[in-house]
Amino acid sequence: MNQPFPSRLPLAQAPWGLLDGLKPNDAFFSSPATTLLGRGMAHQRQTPDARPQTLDDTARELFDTARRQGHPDPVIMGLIPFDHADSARLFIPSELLRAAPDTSGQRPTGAPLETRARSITPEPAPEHYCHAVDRALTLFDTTALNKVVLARSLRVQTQGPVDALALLKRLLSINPQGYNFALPTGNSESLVGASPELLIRRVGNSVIANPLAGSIPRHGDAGEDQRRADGLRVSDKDLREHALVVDAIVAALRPLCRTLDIPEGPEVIATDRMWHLSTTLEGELADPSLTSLGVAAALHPTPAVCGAPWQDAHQAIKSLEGFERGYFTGLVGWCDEAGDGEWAIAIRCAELAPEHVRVFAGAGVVPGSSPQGELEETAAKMRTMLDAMGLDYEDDALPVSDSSCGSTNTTA
Ligand SMILES: C=C(O[C@@H]1C=C(C(=O)O)C=C[C@H]1O)C(=O)O
Repeated sequence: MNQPFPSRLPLAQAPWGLLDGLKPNDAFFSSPATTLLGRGMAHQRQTPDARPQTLDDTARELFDTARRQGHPDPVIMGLIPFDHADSARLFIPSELLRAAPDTSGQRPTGAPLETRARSITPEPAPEHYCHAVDRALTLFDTTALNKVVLARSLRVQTQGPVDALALLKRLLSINPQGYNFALPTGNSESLVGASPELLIRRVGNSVIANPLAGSIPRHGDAGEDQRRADGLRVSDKDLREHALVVDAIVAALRPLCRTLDIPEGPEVIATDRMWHLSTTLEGELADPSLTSLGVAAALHPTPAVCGAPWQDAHQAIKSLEGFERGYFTGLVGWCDEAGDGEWAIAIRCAELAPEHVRVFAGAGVVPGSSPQGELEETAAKMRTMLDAMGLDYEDDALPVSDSSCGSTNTTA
């Protein structure tokens, strides 16, 4: 699963050793297989939309331009939005440093941050989120919809900017096995996160996808924590939710692959705050010229972040969610000229701006979901970023009179 990439670039000694050189406009991406620090931007493109053809054309044009201008080993890094109609940001760093996976078992030390918040505003309000889940539940009876992922966010007005470097170090120390990233999004803003989910890794002909879906928050008491993991493993609702995602990814990958290994059932994996059902799919590409970006674009967005069927879910998100996701639930990653690369799902992340940060989380709604359950799940998912920033905030325990949470379905 964590097969390292063949090294074409200078290797630093430890993955997090690269972090010390991080500057405001640099791009950082680390996975269990590689760590990249892109310094400066030699070439960048803000695409008109994020359709597969647009991404492919832009990548080709970027590589051509970089080569023509004498770049010795161009690698694209970038951010792809959730919505195909929105703009992606692809760039080739002037200089790229790469570190091999850490084999020492050591963790980087990341001191706790003490972010000071002037205000924390949920967008949408928790009770509106619960109403949206209620309304999604009614759509299962009246439309073709089988699953929809509904998200919410917290807008935190901060006293001064959050230090992206300190935050990344903290995330790496909490989440050394995940996909940690900090990528500039323009206007002195960045997207920083610690995603547990790999959409696709391509190394030569081999591709690996690791969808997650079906989740439960972890618990401070070890016995209860284990009971939750054991419950998730056999939860009919979560297994159905997971199967929908695996089936969609298999359907999209099969035509692209010569072989595809599909495990019989999911495993349970842990992050700092969540248990997730997880499946690792491994295949061999039929067409070796298909790049990691091309495969990612063919799969995105999966029902892990959108729903099923795709069109009904997309429409439900647009009408129920009430905010623009931007890069949240999009993709972050990289692709080199040989087509190798990795694209992780942009979740467990925050937008960092000079005076505010915005934290996001979503949860899959399927028949059998409850508004309160999804509210708690999204609150627990947001804790990864809130904890890392040192922000104390809970909004998952609403007084019953203030919310639709805990109530049965209302009409749409
Ligand atoms: C949308 C998020 O997570 C996604 C939804 C999951 C679920 O509903 O079980 C699990 C992992 C992710 O695919 C998020 O973390 O914000």
